[in-house]
Amino acid sequence: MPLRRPNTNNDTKVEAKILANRYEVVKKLGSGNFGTVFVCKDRQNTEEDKVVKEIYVGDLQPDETVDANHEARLLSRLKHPNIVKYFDSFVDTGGEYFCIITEYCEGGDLDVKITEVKKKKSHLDESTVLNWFVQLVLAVKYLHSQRVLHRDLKARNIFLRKNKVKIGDFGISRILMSASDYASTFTGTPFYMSPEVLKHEGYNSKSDIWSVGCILYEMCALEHAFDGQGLMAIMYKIVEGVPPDLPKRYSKQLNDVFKGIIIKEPEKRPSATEITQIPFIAQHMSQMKDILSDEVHCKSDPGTIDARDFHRYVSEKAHLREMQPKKQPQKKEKLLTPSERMKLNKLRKVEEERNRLSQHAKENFLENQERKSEIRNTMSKTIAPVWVGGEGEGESIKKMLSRGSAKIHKERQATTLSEADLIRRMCSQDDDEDETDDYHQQSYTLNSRPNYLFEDRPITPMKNTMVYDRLHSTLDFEDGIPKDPDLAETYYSQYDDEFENPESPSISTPDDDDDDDDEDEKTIVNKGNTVYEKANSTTASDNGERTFAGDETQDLIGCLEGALQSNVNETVVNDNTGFCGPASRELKIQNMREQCIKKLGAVKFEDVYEFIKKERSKDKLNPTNIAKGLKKLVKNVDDCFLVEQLCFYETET
Ligand SMILES: Nc1ncnc2c1ncn2[C@@H]1O[C@H](COP(=O)(O)OP(=O)(O)OP(=O)(O)O)[C@@H](O)[C@H]1O
Repeated sequence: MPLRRPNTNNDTKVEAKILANRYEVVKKLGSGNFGTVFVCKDRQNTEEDKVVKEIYVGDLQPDETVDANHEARLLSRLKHPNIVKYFDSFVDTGGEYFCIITEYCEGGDLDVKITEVKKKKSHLDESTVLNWFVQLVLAVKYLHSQRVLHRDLKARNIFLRKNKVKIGDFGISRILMSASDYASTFTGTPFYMSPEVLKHEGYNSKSDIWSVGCILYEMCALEHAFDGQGLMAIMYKIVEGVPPDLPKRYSKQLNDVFKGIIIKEPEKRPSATEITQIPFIAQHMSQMKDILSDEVHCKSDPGTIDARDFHRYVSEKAHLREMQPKKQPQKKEKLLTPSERMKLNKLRKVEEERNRLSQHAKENFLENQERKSEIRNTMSKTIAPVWVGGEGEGESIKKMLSRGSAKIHKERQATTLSEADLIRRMCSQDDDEDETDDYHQQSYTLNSRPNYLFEDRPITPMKNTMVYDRLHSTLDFEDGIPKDPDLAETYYSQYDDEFENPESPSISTPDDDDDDDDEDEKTIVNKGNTVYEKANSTTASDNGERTFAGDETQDLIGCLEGALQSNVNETVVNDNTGFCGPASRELKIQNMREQCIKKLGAVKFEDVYEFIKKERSKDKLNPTNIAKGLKKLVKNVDDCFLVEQLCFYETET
């Protein structure tokens, strides 16, 4: 089913044309393996430009685009501030192109951004890396909670829009080819492919997480985590090599996060939810949330207009651990006008308040850590031998913890203000009630943490710690309502049911969108792409995910809040289809051979296969020799990728 390769000339000018009587094509953005992308104006909504991706389908039968259409409809229901919005898809009137209309990300893709930074011999600072990384993880967490696998996460598929990061390109193009055609026409490099994928052990949500780790490394080092001369060398590094460290300019904590993700065994790799629970990441998320809330607050309250510059400064420069006050270009204070002096005083007050809260949060965090490590010490002395058996002192501690956890979970459903008491109770290990059943219903996630990253995780989420702290340090009320705006918001949230605020983003599941499409929710699409068994039973509150469709900053705050509060881990999503499936080894080898022959022709395949086999049998693998040798045999060395994979698979499994 050959697809015509798009024209790759770089001219951005385009012939004026209107698609679907609605989308006016204005500028070409570029071409990829499967199609060409243009900016377009939407005649029905002229406010924001959109993007159209045209994929040539001229050689396909009309019914062969049905799956793509179906997939497009399912993907259009994914709504998350960190996922490129999907608006529309159709086959153009000439029947030549399948067109997908999405949001336009004016910041371009992450690959281009990284290349620019590298060219300038600059780097991305840690706070930027963390901001983008958190957004990426939130998007992946959401996808996995919706039982969607991306399968092609790479810097080129991550876009920047209004300083937010968005995952795009869900590979509809790939559906238009069968999974096997995709495998044989794969021309990319395996930079982001996980060891299990290279070993053909199947793709699951943890494979997406591996790619997220590779992207984190790339944002820091401005190069691929696993690189080398030739595909074979890269594959070896991925499967057998020791992952590199992040450059020294980044903190040890960030390096630990990277190392904790880039674990070869998928079952030991954390899920997206678990990444958001790493204390270092949770702390950053909590600060991101506060900064974004400040931004929103400043925008919506004209009374705070004087402090706006300060807030903007903080949001741009805020580092994870320290928020620095703005260094004003100083006029001597006595030369200031009265209004300038007033502004300065206001800024100072805001800054003092910030420092005070930040100090409190830190102290509370440390205190919490101490308590936590005390409990852990007791646990490590007593639980280990009996944790599984379920008897003795270990069991009682286990129950005690689970009761605390279950209580938090239950009572969290009550008012947010009473969380302070919950946290206190949790910490004081109140253990007079017997709630064994709760223990069984509520798995205690700490027990299943895969690695050292979680050693320091506080029992209570950061947000709660801070709320507790603030409640007890800034109890300043007016008419019974806390003066602190954030606390006031928490106070009001108790009455959400009574005073439904039409402005606030509604919590909905994708299913809410249109009821008459219920069937789609149950559909299993297994064309080697992304969507599997839509989780129609998983509601927003079940998995702590919200699906918003409003202001993006508000939405992001909602997602951060949801992730900070949620302790529900998503189950691993498996993709047992396509060429990564769990078929027998022999069948896989046979399939791969057939695909290689399809790609290279029988004679050339034999030459390439024999050459690679010979090189691999040598004592020391020399990737340069392999690359040179292959160049003599084929025009495009990348065409040999699958043969290299085949040889690798035959000997390594
Ligand atoms: N929504 C978007 N907003 C802004 N630019 C986009 C958007 N979608 C794609 N682009 C840009 O259009 C160009 C072509 O994208 P396309 O997805 O077709 O190819 P690619 O990602 O380079 O390769 P691949 O075929 O592997 O997906 C790229 O430069 C990409 O950054």
